[in-house]
Amino acid sequence: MPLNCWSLASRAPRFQFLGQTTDTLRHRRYPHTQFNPCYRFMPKTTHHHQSYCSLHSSVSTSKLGQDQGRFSSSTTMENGGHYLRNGFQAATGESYTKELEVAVRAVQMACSLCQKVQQKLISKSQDQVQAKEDNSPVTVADWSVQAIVSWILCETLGRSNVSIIAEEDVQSLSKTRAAGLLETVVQTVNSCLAEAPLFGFQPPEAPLDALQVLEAISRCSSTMPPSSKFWALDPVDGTLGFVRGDQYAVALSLIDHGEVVLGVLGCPNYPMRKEWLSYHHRYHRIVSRLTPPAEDSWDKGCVIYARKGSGEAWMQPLVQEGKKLVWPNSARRVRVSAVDNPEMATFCEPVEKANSSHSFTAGLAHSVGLRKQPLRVYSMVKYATIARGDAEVFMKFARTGYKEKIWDHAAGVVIVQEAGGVVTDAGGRPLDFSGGLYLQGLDRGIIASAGAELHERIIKAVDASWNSSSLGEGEKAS
Ligand SMILES: Nc1ncnc2c1ncn2[C@@H]1O[C@H](COP(=O)(O)O)[C@@H](OP(=O)(O)O)[C@H]1O
Ligand SMILES: [Mg+2]
Repeated sequence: MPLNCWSLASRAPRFQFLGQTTDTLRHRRYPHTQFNPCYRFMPKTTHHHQSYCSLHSSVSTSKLGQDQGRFSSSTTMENGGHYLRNGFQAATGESYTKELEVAVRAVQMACSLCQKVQQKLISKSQDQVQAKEDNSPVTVADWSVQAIVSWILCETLGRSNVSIIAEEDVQSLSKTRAAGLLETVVQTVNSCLAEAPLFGFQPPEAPLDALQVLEAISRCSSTMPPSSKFWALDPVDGTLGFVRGDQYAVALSLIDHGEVVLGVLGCPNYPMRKEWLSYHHRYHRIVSRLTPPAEDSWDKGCVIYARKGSGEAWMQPLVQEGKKLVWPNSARRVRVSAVDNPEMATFCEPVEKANSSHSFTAGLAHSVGLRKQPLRVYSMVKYATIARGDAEVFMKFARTGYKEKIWDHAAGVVIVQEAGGVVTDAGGRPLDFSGGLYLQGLDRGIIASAGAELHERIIKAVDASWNSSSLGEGEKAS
């Protein structure tokens, strides 16, 4: 069981921030800079010091690459001074600094792994695609990413501080008949970990064996009740998009006492031109090949991330093969679109009508005045689309009885919110991540919008049409 951070709190020194104005300026101009001489170590008594606990305790167990001086204990002490300010919003805006950086680096690494596996899947055979019990395809990438992220988080933040809920379990992978598959996963994990220094991590001293890989995967339980602070991981969200060579995402978030405090979304196939989102990915793969990527290329793929309360969402290009991730890796800020005229707005939704009712959203779009064709995109890339300002609305209305899992939304929600957007259920309430595996008390569907006005219109339209539609009665997705 993960160690409860509160118990560490009493042992940890507590720090207070001095010089808020300077910090605000620094943070605006150099948002990724971690060291700030304006911070002083002072006793303080707010409960947000729990973030410090994990920062501090992780230092001793850190296996980050030696070149990552920012993770040394002295700079971590400085980081510890960042988060204590007035109230929750300011506090979260300044804390989880180390967790965020580790998470972004881990997701970059996972994206690199996924790209290689997807390339193989598309160019070779389908034998790396297995059927899960619910028949959704699960691949070597799902298990490998889960193993990698689990291993990295535990090694860098300290195993006792890390609790993870993630999608994949090891049952099918541990079966004797899956020996070949397990071997492939172990190989994939080890060849990815061999590149750990490129991402700022130290590789394991020896390649992981099958048991260690299974252990890393199964450490991420989706059945055990999570601790008060835990990571939610969808190793490959939009598996269908992934196996089809289309959009998918690696989604990692940190949830603390029911609040999503960090969100990181790796979108390896996000195209440089938003119009290409609506084509099958094969099309822009061909085009990308014609224009070879430059250094720090934005041609395709990105990692988007945000920290709750910061009012900022950031995007990095994917690290090019064989290149080193130099933090903050040409990150730039993303903002939601300023378009509030429905006629000019684009809404996106799942590709699969089994996952969201296309007919219901078409009716909503009509009544709200959204005139453009829906942008149908696999996975949480839809949240990235809103955060980047490439679309204005995302709607999902799953069939009655479907329980939305937290890892399918957590990262995207905080990113859209910090990029200036709004995300609620169809009743206008914030999504509730406080209940473990599933979103709690979700009212009908999920709506994310670039602006409050557009959002309000859609919610009104749902209210007006819900009862008169067949959706209120039974099956929603049709
Ligand atoms: N019947 C259903 N209704 C709604 N969502 C579903 C669903 N079955 C699966 N999903 C979720 O929808 C996700 C894919 O989202 P999208 O349809 O937007 O591409 C899946 O993630 P995975 O692919 O990670 O399993 C899965 O969690
Ligand atoms: Mg998913």
